[in-house]
Amino acid sequence: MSYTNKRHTYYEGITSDPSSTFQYTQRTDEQRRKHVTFGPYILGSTLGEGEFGKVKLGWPKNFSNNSTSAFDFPKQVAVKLIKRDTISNDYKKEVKIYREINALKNLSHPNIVKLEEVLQNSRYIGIVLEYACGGEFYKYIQKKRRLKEPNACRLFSQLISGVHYIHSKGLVHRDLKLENLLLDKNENLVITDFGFVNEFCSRNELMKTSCGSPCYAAPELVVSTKPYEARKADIWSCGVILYAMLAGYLPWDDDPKNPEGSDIGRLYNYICSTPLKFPDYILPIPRDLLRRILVSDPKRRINLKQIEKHGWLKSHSSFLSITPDEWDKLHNTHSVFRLEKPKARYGSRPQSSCSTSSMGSRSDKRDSLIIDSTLLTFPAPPQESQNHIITRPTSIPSDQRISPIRRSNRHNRSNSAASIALQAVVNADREYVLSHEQSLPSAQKTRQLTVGNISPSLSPPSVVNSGDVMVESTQLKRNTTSGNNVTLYLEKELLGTAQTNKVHLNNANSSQNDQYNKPKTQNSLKYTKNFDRTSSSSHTKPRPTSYHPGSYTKTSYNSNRLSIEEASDKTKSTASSQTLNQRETSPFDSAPYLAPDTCITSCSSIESSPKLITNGSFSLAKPSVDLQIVSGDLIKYKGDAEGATRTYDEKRRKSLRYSGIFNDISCDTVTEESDDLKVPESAVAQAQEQETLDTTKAGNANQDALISVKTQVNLSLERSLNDQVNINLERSLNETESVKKRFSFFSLYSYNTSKSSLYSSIDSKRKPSPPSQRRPKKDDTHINPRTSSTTTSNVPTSHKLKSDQSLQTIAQDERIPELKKAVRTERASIMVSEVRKANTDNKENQYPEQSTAKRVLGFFKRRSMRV
Ligand SMILES: Nc1ncnc2c1ncn2[C@@H]1O[C@H](COP(=O)(O)OP(=O)(O)OP(=O)(O)O)[C@@H](O)[C@H]1O
Repeated sequence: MSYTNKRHTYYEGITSDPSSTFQYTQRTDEQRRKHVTFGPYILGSTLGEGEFGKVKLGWPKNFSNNSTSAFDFPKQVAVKLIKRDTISNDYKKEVKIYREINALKNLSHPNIVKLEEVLQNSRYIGIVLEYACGGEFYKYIQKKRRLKEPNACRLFSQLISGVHYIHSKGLVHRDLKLENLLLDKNENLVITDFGFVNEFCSRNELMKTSCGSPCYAAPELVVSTKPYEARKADIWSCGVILYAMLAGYLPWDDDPKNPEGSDIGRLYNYICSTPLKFPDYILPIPRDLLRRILVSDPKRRINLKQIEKHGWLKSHSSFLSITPDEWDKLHNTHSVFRLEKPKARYGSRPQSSCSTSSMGSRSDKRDSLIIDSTLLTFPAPPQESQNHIITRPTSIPSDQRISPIRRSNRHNRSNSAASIALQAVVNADREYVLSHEQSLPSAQKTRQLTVGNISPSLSPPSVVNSGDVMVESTQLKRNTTSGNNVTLYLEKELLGTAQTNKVHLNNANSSQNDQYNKPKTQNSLKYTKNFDRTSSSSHTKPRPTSYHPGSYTKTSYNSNRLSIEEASDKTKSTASSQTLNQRETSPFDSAPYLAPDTCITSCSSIESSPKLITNGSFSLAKPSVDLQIVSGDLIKYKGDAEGATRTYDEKRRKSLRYSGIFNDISCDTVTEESDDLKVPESAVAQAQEQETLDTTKAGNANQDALISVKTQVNLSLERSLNDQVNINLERSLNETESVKKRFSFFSLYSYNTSKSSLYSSIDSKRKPSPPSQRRPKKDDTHINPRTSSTTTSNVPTSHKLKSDQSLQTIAQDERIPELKKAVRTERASIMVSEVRKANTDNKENQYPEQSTAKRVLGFFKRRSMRV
């Protein structure tokens, strides 16, 4: 049923046409009304843009209704939307599309993009492909500047395996280049874009149409009008790709006279007269392989079997030894490993169909070729080599791809203590989530994801841009066909133009091979027409066709130039080129040059696609309350939490910290001093008695006696201070134990939401003591640290009583008022110094470590000690 509203105006002018087939999946659901759909798929963000239009992320719209488990994710696809209008008048484009569809239909290899189905309506053809979430391969190299040898070796093995498989099916790709390689979630290579694919037959495998991109095109395609050996052309392209992987830039890309490569004739001259050069960091064995691949004469060029046996790929020989037949068998037996079938989810979706005869014809679109969407997720290949990780999913379906960007943000596990501690946090959180999940009703479980298994979500696109594609979905019939009833278009139609599109070198001297020596022609630039895929103005997506090392800058455009090490290469290359043999120095060991694109538009990343809302998932974001603050509060109001280490020194340190905190606060806050600091009265009485005796014995004190008394006062003051603080500390530690039990592991992450978290306990302790517990002001003796004069006191009661008693006794002797004053001053100075010392220690000890990892470690340490 059609649904019209204002939104239709966003999509290319389709408005109130009641026959509009633009549909929404569930009109009752307000959110889902915003979905743009194409057949059984909801369309999300734009993944990229190609010659024919946009490629959109998609997922089945009926997924949420049928999902039954927490690990049931929507299968994401890439929907290549091709406007019928754009191809109806362009026969070549039409041919390309059907080549691609028919080729993909017959290919099932883990390193070749999988065709899910083809859908069409009156306006669009949608090629539904497996979603390669790892992004474009050239960006991957760009990010890494160049690949390390083991990684390059692994990926090149996958490329060779995929190309071998294509060739084994009697097809050639003819447009192998970095831009047509994608990555899956495990950073495995995925060959895509089969628009130039063609058949070859064993008796005459020569082809006559030059296609592909100049930088990757084999010399025989560029400089010769003769039919070429198509498979060898693919091998050449693989060599250029390997060079780019290892070097970080394309070969023959450093002509100083033609840095931009805008002069094609000059460029070809340069390429043909310049031998292949290598940067230092490419080691001899891969160099050897490259020298065998990038041979201008296709007859002398190494073939795929020889490549597979080359020493550099030895570590991947087991993977490379899987024959195409074995891949097919794996595919055929795949039903054994089948994941939940989309059929069940799609329910009553429109059936897929694709018409060859009705391309551009809206009336006749059903009586046509049907590309049935029965291809299944490909199984994992045999795990001979650990490096070929094309794993069958365990908990998450393989089609739920996670960007390598995200992967790069993953915590890098190491054996460091901090790593272990942080990992423990993650693990504990995961346990928590799992246990929490178990307690949830099953309905809630279905959408709950565990930490670390987060996947893009079903949530609708938040914003639908006006530039997005308007998609109609029609009721399409599903007809299954078994045969390949699409005729692959022959090369005839293209042959005529191809003949004129060959590039003829204008420098005969540069060539050492007569076969390829061509006279200079007036129309040498015509070759660009031949590569209209890359140069066509209709092709809106810029391509990184040049990675000239010298032009690498930090700008977005130049960031496509991968290399940074060419300076030394240039100087060294001259010498190294002298040593190349005749074959290597052949002018045809070169690839033509295409002017670099002026900008690179990055396609929409998965981050910008609809996000999964992980219901009940646990956030590992930094807690809103800092650990330092938490521990500081604990110390301040409830004693030190580090009570497990109860050595005397530790207690003393803590006692100093304790007193220091009081000192940090203004002197008035002494009124908040807890009763913990009160000294038992018996102790006070004893102290008083002792003081009285001492002072009585002193009689009419002389100066010596007074000094003696003063010393005693000081000593007793210090001793009682320490003892009392220790007693109080012990008591507060015991109390803290109970508080600490609430200091849950997870409370670190739930402060914002949990009322029962640490805040509540702390806040209750922050409240000032009730007035009944407050000491009368008249008993308070304040210390003014600046003047050391005794005004009020934050000294424990026992000290005050003792010292006051002594002083009173001494003060009775009117003959020594100055001594009395001296004693008081001394006492104050002792206290001040004590407090200052404690304050200093406290500052040092309270927040000794600043980094999050260290704080987490500290937390665990304390926790384990308590346990
Ligand atoms: N299966 C896929 N998974 C993820 N992204 C894809 C997929 N297919 C295509 N894309 C993205 O869409 C972009 C354009 O796709 P594609 O190259 O197939 O279109 P095209 O019309 O054939 O373009 P061209 O022929 O000029 O290369 C790709 O560069 C890539 O970023």
